[in-house]
Amino acid sequence: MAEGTAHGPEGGTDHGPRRAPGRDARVILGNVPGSFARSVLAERHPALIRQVRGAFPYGPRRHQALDALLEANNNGVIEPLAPSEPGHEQWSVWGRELFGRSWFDAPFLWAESYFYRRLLGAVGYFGTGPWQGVDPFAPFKQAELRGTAVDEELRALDALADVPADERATALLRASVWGNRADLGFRVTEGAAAPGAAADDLVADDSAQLWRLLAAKTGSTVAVVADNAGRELIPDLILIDHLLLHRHAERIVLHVKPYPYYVSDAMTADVVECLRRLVAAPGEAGRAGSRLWDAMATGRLEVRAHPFFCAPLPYEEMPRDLRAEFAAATLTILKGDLNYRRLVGDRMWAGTTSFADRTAYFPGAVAALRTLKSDVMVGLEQETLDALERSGAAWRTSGTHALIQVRG
Ligand SMILES: O=P(O)(O)OC[C@@]1(O)O[C@H](CO)[C@@H](O)[C@@H]1O
Repeated sequence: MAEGTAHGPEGGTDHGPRRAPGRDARVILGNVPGSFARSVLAERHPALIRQVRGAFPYGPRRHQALDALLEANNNGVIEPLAPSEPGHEQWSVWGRELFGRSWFDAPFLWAESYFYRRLLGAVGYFGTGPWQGVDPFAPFKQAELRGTAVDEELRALDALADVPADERATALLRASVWGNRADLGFRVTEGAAAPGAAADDLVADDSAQLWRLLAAKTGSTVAVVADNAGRELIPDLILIDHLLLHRHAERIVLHVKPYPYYVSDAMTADVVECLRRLVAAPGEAGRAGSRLWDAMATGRLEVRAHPFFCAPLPYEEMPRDLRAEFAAATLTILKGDLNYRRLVGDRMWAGTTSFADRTAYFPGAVAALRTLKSDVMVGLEQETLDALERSGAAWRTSGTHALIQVRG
């Protein structure tokens, strides 16, 4: 399937021009029949409401609020937050042109972000009652972190102990990339490729440039913008330990979400859970956990939770303080699909659009580590794109492919 034709590689119906070059590429909306974005709003969000409802013994008020959110999501229009709700003013600005429209007609990125904000409101996360601060996704995160798959992944680190440093570095970087496939939101609805079902394929691999940027420099700070907790954050932390241990960075700032988001996104509490899991593990994993614990104490590893990470905005609109932080970093590593969408813009870009051009606004060197779980794609070689399109597979959205893209 050639770029820009009406029928998508995932067998979608007539979408109009799917991808266009330059800044005019179409913003992804949820209203295109057969599109991935539409399936998230129409299937994944209702399934998520069902799962959260089933995971807690909520009382009638919470059930009513969840019913109302489900009805609004399926058939209603986007309503502003009540004036008493935290974030009311901010969301009034962000949603100014969208209130009164169907959720499906809003930009996909905006609609998803607002859905999570509304879900947290429905379960009383921001209220003053007993459910205040209770992460509605915690049961799923905990089940994953306690699972035997994590034990196996941690044990596998022992086998890396004696391999040459550069091989170990490659393996740890890859583990962090593929860790992004373990995304609980991605597995809410049936049909999503289960972790482990991937054709271990990197569609772009700028890892040599990444290691060059990370070549030992005194006093360097690396920013890591985390994505999911649990099975993604564990390999991210192991990679962070490697970077600190081998002085690829003097200091690392790990950016997490300030509140629960996109089902399994990491918050400070999730970092703590992962560190506890590591420290309690035998062998290499335990040693890495202890070093990371110490690094937190000495300030070599620092966790931040800036509100911008839960904003429905692209990184191009990041606030000045965050811009200054990223500008001061040797490299900013952005994990995951959502960060990628926010980095390059949530649009139907032509797949060969230059990654360097799309990220030229970013205040410093930037690397994206992501498995492909949405339609957004830039920076591919024409040959690679052609081969992927010819495959007829749902390569853009199924998590079977991944990338390491870097702009120095
Ligand atoms: O950022 P992550 O965790 O890699 O991916 C999040 C994600 O799977 O969730 C959305 C669907 O809910 C997708 O658009 C997006 O790709």
